[in-house]
Amino acid sequence: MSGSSTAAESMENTETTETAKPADVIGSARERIDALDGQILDLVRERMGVSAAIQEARIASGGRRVQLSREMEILDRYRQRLGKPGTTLAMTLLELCRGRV
Ligand SMILES: C=C(O[C@@H]1C=C(C(=O)O)C=C[C@H]1O)C(=O)O
Repeated sequence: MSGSSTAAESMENTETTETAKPADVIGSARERIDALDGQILDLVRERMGVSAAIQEARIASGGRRVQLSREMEILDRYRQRLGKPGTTLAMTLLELCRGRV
């Protein structure tokens, strides 16, 4: 083999050495998804704690656990950002935070 290579050969070499393999792309993207899911789950648990504090304060002062007008605002926010599945996600979050109505 000679020491020099054509432009086409060096392009090929660059591609084989620098293009990530699909399995590597998927592996590192899944690591990122796992990290994001960890943060989302921590945030959901934090939300549950904050929501519980509000509900307890309201019940202790003679109010009700659930306030539908506030829940409507939250459902609307999620629907605006995520469309119809956003409403489903918000309903699940609300159920986690205040139980079933
Ligand atoms: C936390 C509250 O109490 C309940 C729980 C809510 C929530 O988790 O976001 C919203 C409305 C209420 O049904 C609140 O009124 O803000």
